[in-house]
Amino acid sequence: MPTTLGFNQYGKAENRVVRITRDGGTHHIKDLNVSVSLSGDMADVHYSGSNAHVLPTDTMKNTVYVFAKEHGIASAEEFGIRLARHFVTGRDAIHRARVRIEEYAWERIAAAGEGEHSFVRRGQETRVAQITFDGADGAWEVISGLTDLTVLNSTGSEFRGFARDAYTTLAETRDRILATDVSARWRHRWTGGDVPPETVGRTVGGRAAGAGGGGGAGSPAGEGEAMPDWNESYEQTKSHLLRAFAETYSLSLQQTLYRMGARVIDHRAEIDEIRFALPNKHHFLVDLGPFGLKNDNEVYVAADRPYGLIEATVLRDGAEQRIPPDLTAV
Ligand SMILES: O=c1[nH]c(=O)c2[nH]c(=O)[nH]c2[nH]1
Repeated sequence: MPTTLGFNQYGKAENRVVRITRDGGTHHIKDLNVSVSLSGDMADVHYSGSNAHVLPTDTMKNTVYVFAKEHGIASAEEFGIRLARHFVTGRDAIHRARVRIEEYAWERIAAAGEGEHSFVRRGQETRVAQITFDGADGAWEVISGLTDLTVLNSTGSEFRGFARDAYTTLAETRDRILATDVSARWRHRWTGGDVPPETVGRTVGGRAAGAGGGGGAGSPAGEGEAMPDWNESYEQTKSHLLRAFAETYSLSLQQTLYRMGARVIDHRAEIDEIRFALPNKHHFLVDLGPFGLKNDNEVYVAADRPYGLIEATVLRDGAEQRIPPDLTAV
C-alpha cells in the first residue's frame, strides 16, 4: 500500500537543567525543564533508516547543558532563542526548531544565616516559554506564559441570568467565591531582528561547536521590533493578570477572563495575543441547617471535580490568532 511520511519532528524532551551563578558567597539559581524538537530533511531516516542527517537527541541534551554553562540563563526566552538558532543555523538538514521551557522559581531563604545560597521553591506558578524558529523564512515566534497561578476572590462574584433548560438546577448567586488556576499563554509581536550574537562556529574545548555554516540570525540585525526584556515583560504581565482578577467585579468567569486579557493587551505593547484556560474551582456552601446553624457565606466545600473550564483568546485588533486552542499543546 503506498504511504508517505507526514509532518515529523524529533528531539530530547525534559532536559532538567539547574544553573547556579556564583557571585562571591551570593548564589543565583535558574531551574528549567527544556524540551527540544527539530524538524527538516528527515525523510531518509524514516524511509531507509539512514541516520546521516540525524543529529542525536543525546547531542541536543549536551547542547542544553553546555549552553547553560557558557551563556548562563538570563531568561527562559533568551535561552530558548539561543538554542533554536544554534540548531537551525548550524546544520543544513535542520529547518525548524521548537524549544519549550518550563521554569521553576526559587526564593531566597532570607533568614538562613548560612550565606546567600539557601532557597525555598516558590509554590506559585510555573513560568513557560515556547520558542519556534523557522529557518526557511527566518521567522521567530515566542510564546510566554504560566500555569497554575492559583487565585481566589472571596466575594465580588455573581452568576445569574443564565440560560435554562429542563435539566438546569443551579441556583442564581449574587455572592460566591471565584477561584481558578490561571493557565495563560501570550504571543509576543517580536518575530526577529535584534537577536543576540551568533554562537555557531565558536569553539568548545578546542572543537568546533557547530557544524559550520550558519550566518547570522533569522533576520538581519536592526530589522523589525526590538526584542522585549523577557523578564520584565513576564513580571508585568503576571501583575496585570492578578490585578485584573482582583479588581473585576465578576458577573462570570468568562467576563473576568476577558478583562484579564484586555488589560494585558492594553498595557503591554509587545503582546498581540493571549489565551487562557481557566478552571472554575467551585466552592459550594455547606448546608448547616441540620445543626441549627445559619451559613452566612462562611463555610464552603471546595470541590475538585467536576469543574467548569473556561477558555478564550483575547487579541489586539488586527492581530492573527495563532496560539493553539489546546494550551496543554503549547
Ligand atoms: O462563571 C461561570 N460561568 C459559567 O459558564 C458557569 N456555569 C456554571 O454552572 N457556573 C458558572 N460560572
